[in-house]
Amino acid sequence: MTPAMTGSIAWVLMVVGWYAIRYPFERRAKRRRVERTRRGPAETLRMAISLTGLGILPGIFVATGWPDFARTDPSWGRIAFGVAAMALALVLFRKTHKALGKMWSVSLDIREKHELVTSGIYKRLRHPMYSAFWAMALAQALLLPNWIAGPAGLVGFGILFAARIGPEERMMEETFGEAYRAYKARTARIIPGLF
Ligand SMILES: C[S@@+](CC[C@H](N)C(=O)[O-])C[C@H]1O[C@@H](n2cnc3c(N)ncnc32)[C@H](O)[C@@H]1O
Repeated sequence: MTPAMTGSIAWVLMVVGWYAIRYPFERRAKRRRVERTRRGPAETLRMAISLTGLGILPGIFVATGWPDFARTDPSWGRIAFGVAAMALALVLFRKTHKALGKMWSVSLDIREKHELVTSGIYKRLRHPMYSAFWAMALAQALLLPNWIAGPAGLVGFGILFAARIGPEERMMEETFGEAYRAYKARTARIIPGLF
């Protein structure tokens, strides 16, 4: 098997793993009433852009080979780094879902009896699920042998991240007040001690 083929297969496994982790939380979340939300046209657009970069474009490439002119020939070393980033992404993704539990939401919602989670993976980082998405987007860039479909995840998720983090933190501050401000002061966003 070539590195290019291995990379594409690993990407498919990453998407399957990602959905398997998320599915039970998605089902459970439907049963809890949303009390406050920041959903709207801007959030829908952000999510569509991210889905295009992380799912639609790479999915089309893996299924059809398009865009053919942008194909690359990755080394085994690059694929190995991609698999390491993929493993990190899935471990982080699982930990964040477990920690958020009933408070999980795909978008910006405050559910009934919503509590602020500040322990476990949320102790030093306030957006560890977004750290997982960055690792996933990096894995995609390394694994997919295509210079459009590969980096599309970094661009798509980067746009969602940059545009969502402000509204999300404002929503959390409006809901949890001083407790969130204190939490924000002692945590980093996505990389412990750095950013
Ligand atoms: C897609 S999740 C992303 C969570 C977080 N930004 C992260 O990267 O880990 C968004 C939802 O998580 C909830 N949320 C975010 N941080 C939280 C926290 N520390 N405690 C409880 N709920 C949180 C918000 O209500 C929001 O609807």
